[in-house]
Amino acid sequence: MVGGEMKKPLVPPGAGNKEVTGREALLKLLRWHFGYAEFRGKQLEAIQTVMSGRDCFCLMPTGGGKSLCYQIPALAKTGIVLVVSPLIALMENQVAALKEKGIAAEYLSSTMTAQAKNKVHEDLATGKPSLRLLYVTPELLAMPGFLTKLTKISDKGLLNLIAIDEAHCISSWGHDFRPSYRKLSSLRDRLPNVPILALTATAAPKVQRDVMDSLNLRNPLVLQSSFNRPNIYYEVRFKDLLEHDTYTDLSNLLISYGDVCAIVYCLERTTCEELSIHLSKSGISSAAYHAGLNSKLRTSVLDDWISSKIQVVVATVAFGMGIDRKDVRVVCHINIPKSMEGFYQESGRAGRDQLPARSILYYGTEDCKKMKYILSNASSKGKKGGSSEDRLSEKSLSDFKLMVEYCEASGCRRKLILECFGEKVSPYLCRKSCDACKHPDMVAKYLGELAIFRGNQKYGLFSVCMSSSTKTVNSYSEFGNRDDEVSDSEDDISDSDDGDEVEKCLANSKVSSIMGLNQKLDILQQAEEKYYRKQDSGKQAGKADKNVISEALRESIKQRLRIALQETQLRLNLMLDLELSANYLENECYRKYGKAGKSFYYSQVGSTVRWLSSTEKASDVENRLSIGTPVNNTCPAESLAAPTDHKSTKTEFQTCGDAASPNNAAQKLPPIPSFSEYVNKKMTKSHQPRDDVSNCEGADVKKKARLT
Ligand SMILES: Nc1ncnc2c1ncn2[C@@H]1O[C@H](COP(=O)(O)OP(=O)(O)OP(=O)(O)O)[C@@H](O)[C@H]1O
Ligand SMILES: [Mg+2]
Repeated sequence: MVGGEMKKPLVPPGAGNKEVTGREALLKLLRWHFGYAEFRGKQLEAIQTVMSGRDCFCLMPTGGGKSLCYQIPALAKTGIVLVVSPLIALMENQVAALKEKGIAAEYLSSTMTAQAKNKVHEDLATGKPSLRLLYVTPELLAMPGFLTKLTKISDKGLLNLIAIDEAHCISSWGHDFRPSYRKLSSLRDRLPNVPILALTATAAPKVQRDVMDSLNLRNPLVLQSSFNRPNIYYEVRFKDLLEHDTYTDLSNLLISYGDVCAIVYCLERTTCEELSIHLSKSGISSAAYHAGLNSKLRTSVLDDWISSKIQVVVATVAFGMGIDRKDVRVVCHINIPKSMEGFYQESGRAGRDQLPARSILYYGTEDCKKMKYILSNASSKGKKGGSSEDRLSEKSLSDFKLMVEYCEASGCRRKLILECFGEKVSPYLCRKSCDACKHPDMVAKYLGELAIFRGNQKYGLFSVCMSSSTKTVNSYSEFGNRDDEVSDSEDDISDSDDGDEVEKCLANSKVSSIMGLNQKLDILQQAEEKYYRKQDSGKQAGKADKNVISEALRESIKQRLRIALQETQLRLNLMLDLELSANYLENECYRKYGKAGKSFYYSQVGSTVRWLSSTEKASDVENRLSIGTPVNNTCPAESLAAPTDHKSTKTEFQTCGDAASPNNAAQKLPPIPSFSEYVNKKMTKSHQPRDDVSNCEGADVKKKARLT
């Protein structure tokens, strides 16, 4: 038996071991295994729908009880339920809880020992598994061998259901897009007879449609509960008008609530650190949590918080899905979030026990400008419109505008949230459970003061956000729409890597035109040094190299290049085979830097994207790609998978235009500008030469100097 020791029989006494679909029998299972008296909301409907073989799309608020919608079917019928989940931490928690209840559940992930994995695979290979619930990552599902196993089980009629948890991750319109979820689109074709249950707490109609289309759901029953969270009180505090600074205001507030459990969300990692220190000094037990901490530290913060050793976690959005502490009384946003969807999810982590809880958002003019700046620059130039990146950028800005409206509205905040998700709201719904309904005069007074404050500063309401900030944006923020954030393995995909993140920021954003050159170079330098520190410490600890480039990462990069090529195609009026061209360019990067590791590979991808976005002649692009696209339509680099001559050991962050293959050199390829060349070109244009980065050799020497 794979699923751990059984504490009680799988079926309640008298139920027999046959399929149960009637209300009473299902209720018996609920009481027997979970100890709950009744089904909540639309749980029963969802369960009966999927058990009848029909697809179902289940939209329930955070903490609404979505998990039971696939856990009960797993207990009601012989065979297994496959659950796709985006985070290993999430799978671990659920499997541990199920095992404790004596339910045969397992997960498969890279964090398990080979022995534990084999045990699960052996069980599956029997074609008649003893498991009831198997949790997997989307990456694993995409592997042909695994799908073959599932097909065998399905052919025997023993794969009862595929549940896609956090299904919004499949949509690039959503706030939490995970490229790896895209791979789930093929499930329907591969396992046509298995019903699919998609579950999410994301309420945006556009995302919902995208989820259903992407998963090829067949005539699904759409079950949507109200997204109202009646036990959460919503409040906005205006940073510009506070008597004290924000940190002091927050610590006073938390102290006034007593020793409560709280999450404080910040945009930047440095803010997490600073604020956590401030709170600790004020006598509030707290710790910072963000993707810049190593996973051991993050796990220990999470454990301490779950076990109430600390009360407050000060975190970036890396503290996300799967955080299952029910008695969170306060969720505070110290900076304005980038979208209502994100805000709803994050604030929704309060009061999962249905008891009164609070959402507090600190709203400030500077934050607003900064977020607007980040969002405007996180995508392409957006001048021409039409490309998918432009559309994403426009969407980000309109999503953010809703968030600003939430902060600057004088009407009910609850109503505004729910209307954003397309719900019709009665004026009596709130019952004074937001500051605007409870203290309308005070909120109106603050808004008046805010207008005066901005008037003094020559700002208008909202338009303040539309004026551009000249401030440098700290690239260590995790405001993340993760379409740029490549999930590179089946590991916890909230993990990210400082060096990588910096490069991604530089490669993907157009911050370059505004951010100071020195600052950019400093960031590159930091990333490079961090890379070497990591290499060293990795070697010392004898650990596996986390810098390895996985297939999943390569796929994400191809996607990234496809988008860039599409934009180039539009801009230069070209006809390209996007798929083939992206494959070729990716292969070129991989061939060159595959062995050197992720950091250099990212850097090369960044150079390629920059080249694509700055190349002015269509013939340059055509030349480059026609050289790379042989007549037989296979990508030449595929036959050159492993580089033998590794110039990449030069280890600079840029390529020196000596790129690709001897072939390329012979045919005088237009060179890909290195980062320094790119910077240099800009500088020449603005008549500000800089000696130290003016050529590759210079950068190389600089690097060597740093390493000695
Ligand atoms: N019928 C029920 N009666 C009482 N409690 C329930 C019932 N169904 C679920 N719960 C409890 O509600 C809590 C939230 O459930 P669950 O984690 O499944 O929510 P969720 O909808 O998946 O939320 P999220 O979107 O945050 O993942 C859990 O503690 C769960 O045990
Ligand atoms: Mg859930």
